[in-house]
Amino acid sequence: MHYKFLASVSGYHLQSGVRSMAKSHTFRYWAHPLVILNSPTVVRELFENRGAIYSNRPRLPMAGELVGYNMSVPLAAYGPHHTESRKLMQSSIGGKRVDSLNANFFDHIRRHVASIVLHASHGYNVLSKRKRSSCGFSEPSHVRILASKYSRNVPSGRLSDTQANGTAEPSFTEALIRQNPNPSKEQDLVHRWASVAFYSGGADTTVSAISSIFLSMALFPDVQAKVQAELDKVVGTNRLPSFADRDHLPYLANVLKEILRWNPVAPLALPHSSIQDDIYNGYFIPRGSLVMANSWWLMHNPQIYPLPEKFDPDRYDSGSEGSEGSGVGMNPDPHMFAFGYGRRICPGNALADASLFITVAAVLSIFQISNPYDMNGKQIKENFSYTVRGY
Ligand code: HEM
Repeated sequence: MHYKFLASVSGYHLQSGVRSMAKSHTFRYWAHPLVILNSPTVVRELFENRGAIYSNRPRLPMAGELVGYNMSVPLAAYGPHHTESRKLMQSSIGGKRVDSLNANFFDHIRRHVASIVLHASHGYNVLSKRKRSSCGFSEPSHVRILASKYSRNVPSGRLSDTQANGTAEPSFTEALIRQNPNPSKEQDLVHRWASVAFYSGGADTTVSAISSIFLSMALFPDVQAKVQAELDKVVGTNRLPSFADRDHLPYLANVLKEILRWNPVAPLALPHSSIQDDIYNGYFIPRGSLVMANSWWLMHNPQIYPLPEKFDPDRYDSGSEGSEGSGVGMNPDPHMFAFGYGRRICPGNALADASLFITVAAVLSIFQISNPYDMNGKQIKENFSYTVRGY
């Protein structure tokens, strides 16, 4: 029996799926063949329908073995440790919503995100415990070191003390200790790494998306004005928006979708790897291949999102006639691509969505974000700026 072999990366054509990668020479002898998926149908068939084969992660010696994150949820090999850690995370944050908005969030996007993530994972309140001026805590490196030290040493350490005192705030880790105060060695490992996953998975990704919000609002003042008009109508001007307003802000929902699509946080998601030889559509995909979904292309393919470079939140209101061969309708909700795929799909997507919603709703209720460049491209201010809106 003859199978087609996949060609080197240089041989593939961005616009179609695996099939178009069959070109000159094979990489049968490569240690880790690289397969890039450019079609929603192929992504679904491999990562969802054949999820038992394509849900492993490749070995990443720097992040995994040297930095020590090989047991963390994003990097863990597909197997019981990974599955148990995800189950724990999902049961805790599947429908979780960020329920408070810290009024100081604009001090620093990183500090804001760290405060959301560390509060949800460990009940740690970043903003109330340190003053920026006194210890420079808002510096990303400080947040990062704290997060890594804190989340790896808890559950067993400090949180148990605060629990014993009755002062621990409710959090993912606090619930784990309460429900299972004497875990086995294996359970303890799962608990620790699931706790770490909040920060390792949630920090930079959410920071990146919030930075894109600032960028897009500064670049597209018409969109900003439309969101603000909707907020003023629904929320009024005497209070901050809350999650109760969310369903009444459809234009803002579209803006958030467009941010995820237009400037994707993870253009190639994270690499999946296969645990056995497979044949797909006549192509032989050897065990151990790195299989990556080209999420950037899936969200910039003009057959799926017409005029893909245009920041156009209204596109999600326009009908959804299936485009030929793409396997999805026109302008589908980009959540289906932005948060990854199949058994490795982002378990923090509900928390991320909630964080983005409350941040952008609050920022735009109070502030006007402006571009440092004028219409002629001349720099008129040092940086993006936000000024309090006049009503
Ligand atoms: C805008 C924000 C976010 C985006 C765009 C995002 C996107 C992604 C993507 C593309 C993946 C890879 C999925 C795959 O391999 O197919 C991923 C994995 C992951 N994300 Fe997120 N994420 C965000 C926020 C978060 C948050 C807030 C958390 C935690 C609370 C989180 C935790 C994780 C974890 C633990 C994984 C690894 C899952 C696994 O390997 O099984 N993410 N995310």
